[in-house]
Amino acid sequence: MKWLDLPFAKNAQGTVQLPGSKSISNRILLLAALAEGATEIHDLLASDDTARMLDALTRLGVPITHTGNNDYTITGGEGVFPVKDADLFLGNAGTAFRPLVAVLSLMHGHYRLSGVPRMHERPIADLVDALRQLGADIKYLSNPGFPPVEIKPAALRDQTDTQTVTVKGDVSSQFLTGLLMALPLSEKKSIINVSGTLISQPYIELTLAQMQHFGVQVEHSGWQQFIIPVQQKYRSPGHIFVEGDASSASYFLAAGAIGHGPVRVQGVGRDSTQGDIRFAAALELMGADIAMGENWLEASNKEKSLRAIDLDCNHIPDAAMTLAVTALFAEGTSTLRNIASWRLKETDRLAAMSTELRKLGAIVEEGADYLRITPPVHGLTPYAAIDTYDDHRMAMCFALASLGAPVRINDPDCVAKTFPDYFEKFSQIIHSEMK
Ligand SMILES: O=C(O)C1=C[C@@H](OP(=O)(O)O)[C@@H](O)[C@H](O)C1
Ligand SMILES: C=C(OP(=O)(O)O)C(=O)O
Repeated sequence: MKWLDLPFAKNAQGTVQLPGSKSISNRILLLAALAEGATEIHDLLASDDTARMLDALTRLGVPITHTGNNDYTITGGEGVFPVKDADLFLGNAGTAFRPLVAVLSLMHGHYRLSGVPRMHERPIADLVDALRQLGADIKYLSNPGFPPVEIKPAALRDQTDTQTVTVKGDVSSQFLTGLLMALPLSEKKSIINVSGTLISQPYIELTLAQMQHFGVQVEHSGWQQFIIPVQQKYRSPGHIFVEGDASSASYFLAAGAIGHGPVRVQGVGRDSTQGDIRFAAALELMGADIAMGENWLEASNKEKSLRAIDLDCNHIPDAAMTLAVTALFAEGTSTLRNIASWRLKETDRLAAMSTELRKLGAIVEEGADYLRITPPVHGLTPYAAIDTYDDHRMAMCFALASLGAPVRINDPDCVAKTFPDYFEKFSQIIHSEMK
């Protein structure tokens, strides 16, 4: 196994250009492929998750031209993919797997979708149940409720001129995202009812914002019902730029807060539609100084230490992992609540986080849907070897421990899922002498 030893770092300071947002990149790729007209996409994230989406769309016959570094032109098929029979491998990319299942169920084709073993443990039943209400023909190829799946051409139920579907919202918001992106393809009026409390709500706002860029409006008041008015089609906006990734920003902002800073991230700013920019507000609650501009965020901290927090993190499930490691540098016990969905992601993140934080000397209480973290009294345990469970965020957030003690990160290459050059960028802002 490979590992990376990070030496003890006294402070963090500098500026980082962020990679493109994973959530925006994969939404835009799919919408551009379904739209009328060609879309020039700039600053797309280059990572495993987007490579899986690009590969799937290519196999589906979508014309994609790589025009420059992170720039692509996609010629949309006006709601149709040319290839009607395909095997698609989607790695561990939830933002590719879930929306593609929804879209392909309405494509009158024959498709088989699979992923890495962990993807086959991540649930998809709520989405399949919703699509079956519309008449979709989807079969589980291994364990019921989980990928891999096979989609066959189906005579979709003709529910007059309005189709109504109910989807559960309390396991993953990506099921609702998939339905929202797929249903305009029918050109009927669609009503989506959400049962259970919708989690990870800002990702739905992000979906609606991207759909709007492609000309489709969704009506909703509150988060329990969404109405897609009749006869809307995706139309290319011409050019589109991908913002920097707000979840990736969290590691650098936390470094600025722990290691005094200032650390600035460029590529995402105060008006972003990405929910994870609210990580900055959480850092502020911990005592960090936050500054923001149109296209940048900055964190610094003149105080010696941070304050503990008690926060409902349902709106920032990914960046909340960064808070868990930041809590090691706070005075007192921090509680991160309402994060049950952590158990269903790249690994069981509640279990993994508890185990690895304990290696650094923290006292951790792992609840069904919360984590309570008390940092060690006399500093972090040096030379801990942190396991990363093939979870990019485990590797990225535990790099912050090097601001308290030397630390080893096992299997650091797992960051390729969303941020392949993370450790190069991290080393640029970390300094062993006070600056
Ligand atoms: O729609 C999206 O882009 C995402 C939604 C979230 O998942 P859940 O809705 O499963 O919490 C998030 O954790 C994931 O990284 C990206
Ligand atoms: C949960 C995540 O990924 P996915 O899009 O595969 O759900 C994540 O990036 O933290």
